[in-house]
Amino acid sequence: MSRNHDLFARAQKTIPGGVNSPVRAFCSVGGTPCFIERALGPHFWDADGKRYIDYIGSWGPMILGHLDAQVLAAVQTALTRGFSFGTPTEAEIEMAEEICKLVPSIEQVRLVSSGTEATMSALRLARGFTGRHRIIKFSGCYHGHADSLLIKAGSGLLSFGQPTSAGVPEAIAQHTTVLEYNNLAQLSETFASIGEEIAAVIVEPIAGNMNLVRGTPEFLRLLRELCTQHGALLIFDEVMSGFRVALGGAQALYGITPDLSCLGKIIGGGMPAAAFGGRRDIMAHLAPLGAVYQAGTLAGNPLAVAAGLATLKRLQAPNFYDQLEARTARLTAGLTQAAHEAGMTFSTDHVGGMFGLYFAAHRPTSLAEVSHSNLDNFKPFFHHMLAAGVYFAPSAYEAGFVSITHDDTVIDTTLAAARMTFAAL
Ligand SMILES: Cc1ncc(COP(=O)(O)O)c(CN[C@@H](CN)CCC(=O)O)c1O
Repeated sequence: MSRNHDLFARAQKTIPGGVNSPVRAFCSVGGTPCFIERALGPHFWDADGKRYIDYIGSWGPMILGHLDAQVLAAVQTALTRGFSFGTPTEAEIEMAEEICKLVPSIEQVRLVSSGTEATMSALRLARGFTGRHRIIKFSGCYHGHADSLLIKAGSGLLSFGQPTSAGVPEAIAQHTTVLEYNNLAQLSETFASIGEEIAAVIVEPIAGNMNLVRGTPEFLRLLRELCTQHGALLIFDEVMSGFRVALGGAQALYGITPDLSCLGKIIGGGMPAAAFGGRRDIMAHLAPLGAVYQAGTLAGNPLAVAAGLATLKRLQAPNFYDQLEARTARLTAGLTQAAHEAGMTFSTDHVGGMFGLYFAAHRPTSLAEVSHSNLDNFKPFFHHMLAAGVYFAPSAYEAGFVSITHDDTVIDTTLAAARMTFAAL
């Protein structure tokens, strides 16, 4: 029996489902999850010593590939000074200055330890700033697991077919309105009827938790206009798209300025760090300045900040995103060609270093369209590729991620495996 299998059996004795985050359990694709022991560049190795080309990259953070030398050195240096102080540090100022420089809509920023904390805090801030309770989110978007947001959410909830979590009191859920992503008419109607009640709209401008689904420019522009018109705040959840699709995130690509933005994943370089920030007049309502409380023992942790800062510096290298996009384009074009040569109905999309794979003729524009794709093909596709040493996200409702270390050889190895897989499906 494999060590993965033994470890999974052992893990389930003391950890619910054997995992510390549900999507890792392979529930929607079946089989035994891989217990990864080490990683380097575009690869990681499981407990049985099998090497995989990694296309989840820790669900986004590992844009430089695993164990980037400069990020490692930065963390090692920080480590010699201590793990955590619970006091302000100069490095946190440098991190805040870098984020404000790279994302101009962020005039002030607060560091936290996870994307969930970032979005939860941004919502509380929006409610405190506006004095309103209602929030708007979109079906298929996932913003972490704060109660107000676990309603018709994406990512793991979709993988389990439970888009709304148990345990969320109706008293809280009643303040969340869920609309269809990219549905302009529904959005206009909703604002026309309850616009003055809305504290904030939170949206993934490029969604990555129902597979990759782009917000249309018209949708995001209408969101901006309606929020401004009705005094609601526009929150861009760029935990995944931030620094992933472009140096300035999706807001730079679309030229749309949100009132608040949430960041995570890449800004921690693989360590626990996330952030929320935006207009100075809004951030002034945060404790200790204002009445909206938010806090965190390890917020701005020196090791996480060292990893994040070193990562952000590397992303500013000339042509970084051109190179990253070229790698992702080579992958998605090659997968599409391999699928079509095998007579499969298949399409892809990519933005910067994130991509979507769909067993459908065309790219989806909503959760409903993703759900109507041929999800039955995904499971055998996933397992054939896994057996061939290619690790895609274990769910048809997740985006994939390419790092700068996924060079032509790595991509072409992936495509060779894909040709055999599509022929076998
Ligand atoms: C747009 C967006 N916003 C917020 C979050 C929550 O971030 P975390 O609390 O997991 O750090 C996420 C987390 N993404 C998932 C991947 N689909 C994390 C993986 C997991 O849940 O294990 C996100 O994608």
